[in-house]
Amino acid sequence: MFSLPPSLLSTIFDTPQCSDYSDDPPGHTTTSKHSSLFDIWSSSRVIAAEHGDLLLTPGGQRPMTTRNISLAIHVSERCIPHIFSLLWSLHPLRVMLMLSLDIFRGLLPACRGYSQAMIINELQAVISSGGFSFARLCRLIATDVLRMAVESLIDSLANRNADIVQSSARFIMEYRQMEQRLRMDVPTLENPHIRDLFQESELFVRSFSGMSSFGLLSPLDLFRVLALISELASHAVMLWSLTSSGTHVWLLLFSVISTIFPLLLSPWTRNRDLGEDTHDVKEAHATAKQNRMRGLAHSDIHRPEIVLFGLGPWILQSWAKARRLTLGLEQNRLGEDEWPYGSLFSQLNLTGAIDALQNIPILIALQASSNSLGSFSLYRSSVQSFFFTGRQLAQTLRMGFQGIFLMGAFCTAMEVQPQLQPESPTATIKYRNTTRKGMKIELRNVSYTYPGNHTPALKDVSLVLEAGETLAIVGYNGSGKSTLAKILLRLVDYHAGRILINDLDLCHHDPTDFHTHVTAVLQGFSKFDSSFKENVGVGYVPEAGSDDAVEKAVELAGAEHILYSLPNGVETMLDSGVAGQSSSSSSAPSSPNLRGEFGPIQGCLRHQRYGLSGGEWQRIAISRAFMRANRPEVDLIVLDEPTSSLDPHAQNHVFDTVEEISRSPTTGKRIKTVVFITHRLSTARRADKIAMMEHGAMTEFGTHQELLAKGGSYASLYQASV
Ligand SMILES: Nc1ncnc2c1ncn2[C@@H]1O[C@H](COP(=O)(O)OP(=O)(O)OP(=O)(O)O)[C@@H](O)[C@H]1O
Repeated sequence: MFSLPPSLLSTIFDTPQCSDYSDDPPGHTTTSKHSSLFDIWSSSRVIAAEHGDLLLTPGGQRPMTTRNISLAIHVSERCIPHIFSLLWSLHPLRVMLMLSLDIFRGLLPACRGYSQAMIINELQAVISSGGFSFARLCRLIATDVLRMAVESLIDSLANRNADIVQSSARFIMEYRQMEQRLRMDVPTLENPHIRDLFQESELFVRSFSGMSSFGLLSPLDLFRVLALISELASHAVMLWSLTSSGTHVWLLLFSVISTIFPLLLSPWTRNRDLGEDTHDVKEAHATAKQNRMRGLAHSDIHRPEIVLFGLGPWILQSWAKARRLTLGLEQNRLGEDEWPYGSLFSQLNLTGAIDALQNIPILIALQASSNSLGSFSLYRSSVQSFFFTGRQLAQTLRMGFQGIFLMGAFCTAMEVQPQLQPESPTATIKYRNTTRKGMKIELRNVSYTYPGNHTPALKDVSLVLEAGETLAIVGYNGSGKSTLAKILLRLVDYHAGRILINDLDLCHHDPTDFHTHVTAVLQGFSKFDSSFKENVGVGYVPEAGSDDAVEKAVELAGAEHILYSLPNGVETMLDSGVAGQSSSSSSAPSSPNLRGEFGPIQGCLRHQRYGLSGGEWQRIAISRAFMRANRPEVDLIVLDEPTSSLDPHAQNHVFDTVEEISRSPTTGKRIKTVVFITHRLSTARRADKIAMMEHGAMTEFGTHQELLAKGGSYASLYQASV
């Protein structure tokens, strides 16, 4: 089997789950690496090029090469039973009915041709004999009308049934996709291959929305293949019965040759100088560029720079060039030295001309024989329908070929395990804390390098933080402070070393379980385009709907004045200032940071949205963390520069509250461990221990006094800051 290039393999395979874990790809556990669905799907995206292999962008068309056909067969073998058992489990009877009706409907065009031939025969008899049997003609017409009525009844029944099956299938596919996506953790989704996998899987799910006209074919559309096969078979039977006497076999042969003649010419109409591989590589490049440019054009995050540097025309031109190439609109320019007759042939409607030619022998045969006009008409329409259906079948199969890889992506995506999840339930330990004094944290030579980076963000970090202690992490920009916080929060993995939480290995904890025992304010906290209540309440979902709980958290963060200034209190809709963040806001531009401006349309209502300052948003993020900070099960509070945008009064208030929350209201003893990152060293001295970070390494560790006495980096940073 075709294998992935080493660089790609290393990106996928060289990220172990925990320091002592296997080297399976992140988030992807398989028993046999080389035959996994992930490998097959990945191989299908690789296009060999002169200067190294290229990867197709998600949704890119796989060329129909023998290698890809063989990969498609492998994918089908594994996925089709899985997908069909899923669909079958939804509505077994309806799926069965859909299948039967599709096959049955395939037989109808032949019946239609037969019925119409009977009417033509009757008319011919009337014209040639002069005797007019009105009753017989009426009977034939009534039969035809009845046939049409039955056909439309079956059509509407089949469409209704298909709609129900399609909607249920769409729901279950979207549900599975979203469920799996929500299971994924940060390191898994940081892997670009996993992101591409989910994007292709998403395309597969969208194919259930009846997107076949956009080139997305769902397994349900593949039922159409059966309908087309049954239609093809019925036309073949009709033709066989019409030509079985042997008298018209030469006519049939003539029709067959004349119909496939244009197809035989088609290789000449192609660009002969442009090799298939070169074309694929160019198309892959163009598709990637077109997607990149479209992304830029739709991006709200990059909008300021796009405007500032006047990138609009450049984006549009680059997109248009790539798009024209992928749509084949550049073909004429590319094919300047193309074989001239190809374009000549493509100018002629050969099929139409040869169709017309077919009438000549039919007329000759009709004159020379005693056959009826009806049977010739039936024969003629059957030949045309046979090839028309054949072409449709070929087209559907070609679309289905691309669909198979999207289906492969869906099945593979469903198998992805979040990277931080312990490998098996037996290897998972539940979070335990018998002391009720907070979380004890021990790091032993922890190192971590971000995917794609060469320099480690953390190098051999070792420290012990006793339960209930407060740690301040300080240091220069880019020294690894936030990375250390994210590792402690089990948001990113570590490659080497060990972390013990209450003396148990962190990598054996289920992250979901672990996260119920921590709360945090992250450096890049989220601003949601939703109500004030929702923005704060998500900090503790069970109480997210409680105004009291939200107001209490806001009070702890000292953010009451923000709440009081809002016209609709906790129900006021906030504007994150990032247009296009939510689905609703993508429909219309929002008005960032303008109090009282009308924001985007939501549903059919216009909500008045309020923008907030950076410091006000930071207070909301702190309130969110305080929603659960007081909960007895929460043992660790992590604050990554929580007060960077706050004035000194607000900053002191926040740290006083954290101190209050971390102590028992009855005994006053510490019951929660606190880790905070700060650039303001005046606040760092509040901590029991201080960790000084430099270039990913922890160079100093101790109390404020100890580090000052040492006279090292911390001391000089402290002197500089005060
Ligand atoms: N998502 C990421 N992908 C790749 N590299 C990253 C990522 N996040 C951080 N890094 C790199 O890791 C190193 C440490 O970053 P980190 O954010 O931990 O620094 P920091 O000490 O918190 O900096 P600051 O004080 O500016 O917030 C930096 O060199 C940075 O470039």
